[in-house]
Amino acid sequence: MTSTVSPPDVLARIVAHKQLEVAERRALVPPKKLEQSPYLASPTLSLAGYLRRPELSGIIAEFKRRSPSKGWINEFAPVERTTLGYMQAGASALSVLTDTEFFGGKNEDLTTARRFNLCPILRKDFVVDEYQLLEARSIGADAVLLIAAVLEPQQVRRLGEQAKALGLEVLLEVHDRAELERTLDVSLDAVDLVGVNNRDLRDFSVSFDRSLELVELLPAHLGRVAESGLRTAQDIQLLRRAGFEGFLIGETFMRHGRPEKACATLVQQLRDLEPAR
Ligand SMILES: O=C(O)c1ccccc1NCC(=O)[C@H](O)[C@H](O)COP(=O)(O)O
Repeated sequence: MTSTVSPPDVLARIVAHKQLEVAERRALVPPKKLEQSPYLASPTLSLAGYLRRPELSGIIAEFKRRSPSKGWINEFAPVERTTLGYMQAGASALSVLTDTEFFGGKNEDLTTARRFNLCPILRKDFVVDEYQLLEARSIGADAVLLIAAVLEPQQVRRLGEQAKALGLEVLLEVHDRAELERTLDVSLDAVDLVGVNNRDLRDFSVSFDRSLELVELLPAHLGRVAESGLRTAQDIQLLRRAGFEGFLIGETFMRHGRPEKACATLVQQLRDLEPAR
């Protein structure tokens, strides 16, 4: 059973559910068990590093079955064909939504993507507890998302340091200047990339102005990612010219019956638009 929620309380609902879920999972699969995963012994790949590779598109292609704002987007796309196709199309990295209740994903989706792809994989979920970091590492993730809107700056710092100690990179997601400044003030060393979410998770409105206004404020040594609402090669060109290196795209691909073909089309349009890259 999955939930659809109205914008004003979506984040609060997701976080409340996530805290219960984490408590249940910890009881079911204790950290000692997660530590036995073979992935803990394998090195991780750098998402920030892959986004800076000039021969790649900068696209982080997302596997996203449903969302609170759109409901079901693509219930039946197979993980292996879709993610392998994304990478063959020229994506730089993958993002896999593992939340079940609100996004219809699962941990096994990420592990399946891991088995089929040698590229950085972002575990897209709502981290509220350190258990989820070990869990992310144990299922084969290379990077995790920390959302400033749901975490205190000190929590971002603590979780970020713990993630890095596990070998995971940290993508900090912000929506506005206040979130960016108060969080980076205390957690600059605990973060590898900053993502500006063009979708305001409080009302679901999407505007590239959020990315364009904040890009100047993002520290140059951190990876810079524009998230949500990207549809065209022109969108990517605009955001790349503004200073972004990474472009997180979910719905535009997943809306298609064959998401990997939509990704290939967009990458080709981007190559036509930016032949000198
Ligand atoms: O997508 C949503 O409706 C959503 C609602 C509440 C919290 C998070 C949500 N999405 C997660 C994401 O950040 C996006 O999946 C990601 O940025 C890709 O966005 P898009 O290309 O617009 O699918």
